Amino acid sequence: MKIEADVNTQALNIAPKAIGAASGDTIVRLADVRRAFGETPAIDGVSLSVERGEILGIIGRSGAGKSTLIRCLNGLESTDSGSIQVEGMEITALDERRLQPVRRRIGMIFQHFNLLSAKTVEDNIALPLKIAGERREERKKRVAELLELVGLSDKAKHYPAQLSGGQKQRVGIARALAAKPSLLLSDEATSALDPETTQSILALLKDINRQLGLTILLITHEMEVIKRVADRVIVLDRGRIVEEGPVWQVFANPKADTTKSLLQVLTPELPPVLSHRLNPVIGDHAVVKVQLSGDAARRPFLNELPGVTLLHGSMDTVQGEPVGTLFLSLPAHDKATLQKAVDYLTVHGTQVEVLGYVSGNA
Ligand SMILES: Nc1ncnc2c1ncn2[C@@H]1O[C@H](COP(=O)(O)OP(=O)(O)OP(=O)(O)O)[C@@H](O)[C@H]1O
Repeated sequence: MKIEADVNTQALNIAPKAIGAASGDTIVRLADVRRAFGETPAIDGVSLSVERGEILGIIGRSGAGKSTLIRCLNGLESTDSGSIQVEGMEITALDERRLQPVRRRIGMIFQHFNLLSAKTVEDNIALPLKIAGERREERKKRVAELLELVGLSDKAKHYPAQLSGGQKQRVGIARALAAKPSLLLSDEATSALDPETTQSILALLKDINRQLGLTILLITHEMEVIKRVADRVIVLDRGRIVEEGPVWQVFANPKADTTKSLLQVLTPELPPVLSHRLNPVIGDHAVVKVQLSGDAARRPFLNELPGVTLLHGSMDTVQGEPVGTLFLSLPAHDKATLQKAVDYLTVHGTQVEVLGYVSGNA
């Protein structure tokens, strides 16, 4: 479902004045944060920043330290050392009372929605406003705006049990935005949803980011989620950052083993029917894996390779940039011609790997 882009950004007034003296446009800054549980370092020297208006994705396998990082960020977990600043305010030394206003600046959405089952949709959304002491009329007005934003105006009087998973998450998003946060933390918010619903929730998050300029920190274990919405990605492994960068660049050229392995589900592989036939000894054809992205993927190149056959592969668009992996067959009886083709591909900015050779037709 496409989310309509007709949000009244003035009325919603997301991200008003900050609580501290934020440095530049950095909403969150972590410097060398450490947190261990016994001998286990859950967070092992993490430094990162979240810039205003961006969608930063943090990805890692189970146990990488994602939940601990989120809990440290909103003060639910203490740190052993390091600094955490939210809108310029150091939060690691704050007591519970002084953490409250900081937490109000951070809206959260969860995998299992965390809605109150005995309250209606509108009462769930109004709850943070009630806690903040907003007047009834103000609450009503804002809840109506938020319901419209998430496309649930007709469900105001429904109870969570009467909603689908995607609708529940929309309520979760509306509630998270109620107190006008400067940062939305999304903790595996689509992990319990089917692929289609996941897409609609991610589209909603992207729309909210674009239209309201809301900063989003998105925790996930799925590269697909990162691909769809994030501007920048940080890969976490055993409490450490092993890779970070603009999403399309990390997709085009992953360096860390963890990133490569997380990307595997999205990367085409040579079908077994072909890989079983590969021989290390030179044969009639070389089977070549070509990874290309950005400008290299925009130029015509197949026509420059005599006798080339496209065997398998796919091209995708990540953040508007072409990124893909192709498997080609190149004539190999003449070693010099093959080398010339490989050199040509390399010079044209693709990553080329000769996987092996086949006899007869590939
Ligand atoms: N309260 C705790 N007591 C002991 N160990 C903990 C505690 N919380 C986390 N850990 C350990 O810290 C490490 C990081 O855990 P964390 O839950 O932050 O990872 P995660 O990336 O969120 O994993 P998942 O995706 O499975 O939720 C793990 O080794 C975990 O066992």
